[in-house]
Amino acid sequence: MSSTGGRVSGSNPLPSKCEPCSRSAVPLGADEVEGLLQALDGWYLSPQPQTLRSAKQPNPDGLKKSFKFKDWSTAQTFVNALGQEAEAEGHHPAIMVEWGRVSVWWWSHSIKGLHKNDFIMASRTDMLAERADGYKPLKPKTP
Ligand SMILES: C[C@H](O)[C@H](O)[C@H]1CNC2=NC(N)=NC(=O)C2=N1
Repeated sequence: MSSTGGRVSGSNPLPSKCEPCSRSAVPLGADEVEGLLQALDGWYLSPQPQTLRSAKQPNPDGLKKSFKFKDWSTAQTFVNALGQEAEAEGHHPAIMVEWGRVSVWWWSHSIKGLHKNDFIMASRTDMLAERADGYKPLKPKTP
């Protein structure tokens, strides 16, 4: 991708590409997670969907965001684009598709927690959505 990753604005702490993540990497701590969440728009920590939870493994919260689309077909096209980007990086989200809505969770299975790569991919997910046909961004809240 030619973009720089993260928000389009000036002080973006997120690089555009994932870093190598070994199984021995340590999940980000709560303070680091809070800091990186500030760099993202509309993403929040959320439990994994029930169907993905394992009785044998810890189930860390993921980074979650839902994206609205004008219909099923545009939602599906966005999911395909996201899937290709994920496969190219070797880092894969959980995705739920509904009519007009796609929900995305990022976390790092290998370290059973959150890694900087999850934040990088969350930011790239936003960029893909912004260019996707039929995407309906939420209107900014007015105070
Ligand atoms: C072997 C392969 O690269 C790993 O299993 C990758 C695949 N995709 C992945 N995706 C995510 N989100 N977390 C991982 O730990 C992960 N591991």
